Amino acid sequence: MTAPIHVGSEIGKLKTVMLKRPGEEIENFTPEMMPRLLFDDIPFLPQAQKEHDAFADILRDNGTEVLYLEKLSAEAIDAGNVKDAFLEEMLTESGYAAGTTHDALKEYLMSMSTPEMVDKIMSGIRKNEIDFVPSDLVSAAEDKDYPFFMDPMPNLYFTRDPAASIGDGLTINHMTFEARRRESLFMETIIKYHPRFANKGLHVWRGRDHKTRIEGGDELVLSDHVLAIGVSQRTSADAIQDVARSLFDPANDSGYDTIIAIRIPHNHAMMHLDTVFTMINRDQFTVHPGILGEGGKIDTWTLHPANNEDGFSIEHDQNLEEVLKKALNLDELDLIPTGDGDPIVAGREQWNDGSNTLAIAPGVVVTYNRNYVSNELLRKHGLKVIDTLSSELSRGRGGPRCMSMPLVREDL
Ligand SMILES: NC(=O)NCCC[C@H](N)C(=O)O
Repeated sequence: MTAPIHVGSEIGKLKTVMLKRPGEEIENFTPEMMPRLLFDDIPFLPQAQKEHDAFADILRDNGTEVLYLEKLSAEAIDAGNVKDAFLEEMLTESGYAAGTTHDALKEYLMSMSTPEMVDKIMSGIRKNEIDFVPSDLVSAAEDKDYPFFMDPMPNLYFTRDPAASIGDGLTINHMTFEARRRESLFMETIIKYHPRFANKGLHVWRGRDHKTRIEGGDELVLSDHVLAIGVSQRTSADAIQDVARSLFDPANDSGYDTIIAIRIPHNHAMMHLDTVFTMINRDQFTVHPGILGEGGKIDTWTLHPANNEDGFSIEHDQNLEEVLKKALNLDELDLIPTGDGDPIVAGREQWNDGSNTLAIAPGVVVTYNRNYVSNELLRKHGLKVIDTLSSELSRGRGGPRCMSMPLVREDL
């Protein structure tokens, strides 16, 4: 029987994937809250849901089983009988470890069915929906005019980031910004208690209790023994070293012996490696030209297991193409530039996730339809491109790879 998580590449036929259908959380906020919630606009929910359903249909039509984070979370909480414990942790991480507000929120949420409770936590809790006026100093002196007890989690539909499947296991991530930190508690709960995942021998290569930062958009599974991880706005080199120690530990038997750390610009438009670089076929990648310096240079560091104090050796390089060829044992490589090399188009289409492709089989990718220049170029390079609707979904600043967490891929 295949393990419930089995991902040995970025491109093997996608058998099972986890999505989150956008809910109220993607519009339950004001423009003032956008920077903190990591959105640059507020999507129109009914249209975003239509687009997301169309994306899920594409995956199903191509033979992928689609699971939903919100459903798995509620099922896991019930299966583990951990509604109380889950809620305590969620309230603590939302700033209410104890006290009268904690008690009021707990009573409100516990009165709901588990799916309703999960949905409500994801959507956010406004102050005016509970018959309770807090009397503590923080509420009176600091938070009086703030409309929420618990913030919405609009980034949940980017299921790629809070956790990442690698081999027969995953990392459950300590995320960079407060706005996303609580998200990975759902995945941790699913892995611990959902009958599909619990007690199935899955490896948690690195759990969410770590303090160094890593997000799934930076974690690319290039093969069954090679990873690429971005050193980015969201993932620190420290965390990459942690992952290396865990994966290279012979006792863990991960199969991974190579991690290529790639340093990319640290900004919101290019927050993760997968916003500028994705693998789409055995020897083909998309790359945003904006990350490459003069002569196509970019800093990479390749880590291998070693018998030294750190547990790994490090080799610095600046030629991504050569580094990839060596690690993947390839003679030739096709690095396809976002926007066909036109600086205006490349900038625009990268902003709209033109480099953020989801491979559903070798040479078959799902992309946003708005990135028509990059899509055409991919077709010219022999790829099968299935483009999906993107007017509203793209407003959250993530594309098809960001919106999907592969759980099972066929081996190549
Ligand atoms: N892997 C990805 O690049 N995910 C996109 C995440 C977008 C989200 N608004 C964020 O800033 O975290």
